[in-house]
Parts: sequence; C-alpha cells; structure tokens
Amino acid sequence: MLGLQNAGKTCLLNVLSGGDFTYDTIPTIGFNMKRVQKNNVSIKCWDIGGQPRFRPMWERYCRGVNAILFVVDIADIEKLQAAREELHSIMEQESLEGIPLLVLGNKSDLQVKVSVDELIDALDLKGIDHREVSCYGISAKEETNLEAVLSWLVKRANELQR
Ligand SMILES: Nc1nc2c(ncn2[C@@H]2O[C@H](COP(=O)(O)OP(=O)(O)OP(=O)(O)O)[C@@H](O)[C@H]2O)c(=O)[nH]1
Ligand SMILES: [Mg+2]
Repeated sequence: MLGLQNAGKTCLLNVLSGGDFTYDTIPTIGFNMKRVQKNNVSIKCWDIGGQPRFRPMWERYCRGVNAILFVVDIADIEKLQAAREELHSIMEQESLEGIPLLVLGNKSDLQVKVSVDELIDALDLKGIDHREVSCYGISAKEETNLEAVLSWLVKRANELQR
C-alpha cells in the first residue's frame, strides 16, 4: 500500500482489517503491517509511510508482492501532480514489472474532489502498461466501496496460489 502522505493508507488498512476509522492518525514512520481477512483468505498488507523521506523504500517493500495499492486523496487536488510523478516513477521499476495495480481515490465523502474519470486522467493511468490497472473511488471514513477493494485483493491472492 503506497501513496503520498495523508492519502489515508493507515486509516484504510485499519478499517479493512476490522478496526475503526480514526481522524487523528499520526504519519506512519517507516511502515506498518496488518492482516486483512476475507472469508478464508488472509492477506498480509504493508502500509508504507508516504512522506518524501520514506519514498525511496517503496520499491524494496513492493518486490515480490501479489498486488500494489496506490492510495490518493481525491480532495487534495494540488497534490495530484506529485502523486502522478511518484506513481509513474515506482511503476517504471523493472523489479515490479507485471504486478497488478489498484489505484484508490480515497475520501470520496468530501465535497470538493475529482471524479474517478478525472483521477484516471490526472494520474495518466492509461500510460501505465505491462500490468493490470484498476481504479476505484472509496471512502475509508464512510466505508464506501471497500467490499470491491476486498474482492479485488482476494482475487489477486488466489491467482498466485494457482
Ligand atoms: N474525510 C476523510 N478523511 C480521511 C479518509 N481517510 C483518511 N482520512 C484522514 O486523512 C488523514 C491522513 O490519514 P492517514 O491514514 O494517516 O494517511 P497516510 O496515507 O497513512 O499518511 P502517511 O502515513 O504519512 O503516509 C487523517 O486525518 C484521516 O482522518 C476518508 O476516507 N475521508
Ligand atoms: Mg500512514
């Protein structure tokens, strides 16, 4: 799970793993790991700090994973450009070639935000090739569309077992 600082990665992972949403999270220092359970599947998720000083670690944490989730704050329109640059730079790493990517536009509960289509354009998702790319709008706070995220994850987890 990657994305700029304040995108909502830690909140999302807390909610996905059965915890409550909290407003007053502190920025992640390094990373944090939690298990997400769905039916009989248990998925190990790493949530990596998004501050600039942690971004050089992203590639190392992503090597060999089943899937990469890239979380974006869709209400923070000024940071979309930076999100796009970081996303493309990580997707260009040869070690991560072919790993499925799920982009999550988080904070859909807020009033001023970009739509999923606008997010796809702003991040130039069509310019990412050699892998499967999906994009959903979600809210960790209101638990909107999280079932779709879980289903997507379970499908990728099962694919590797085959
Ligand atoms: N309105 C709204 N706020 C959210 C949502 N998800 C997270 N937030 C808020 O966004 C802020 C940052 O959330 P975090 O989960 O700490 O962000 P992060 O991506 O883990 O940040 P780093 O650890 O620094 O990389 C917190 O104040 C959350 O309450 C959401 O779905 N809706
Ligand atoms: Mg965090």
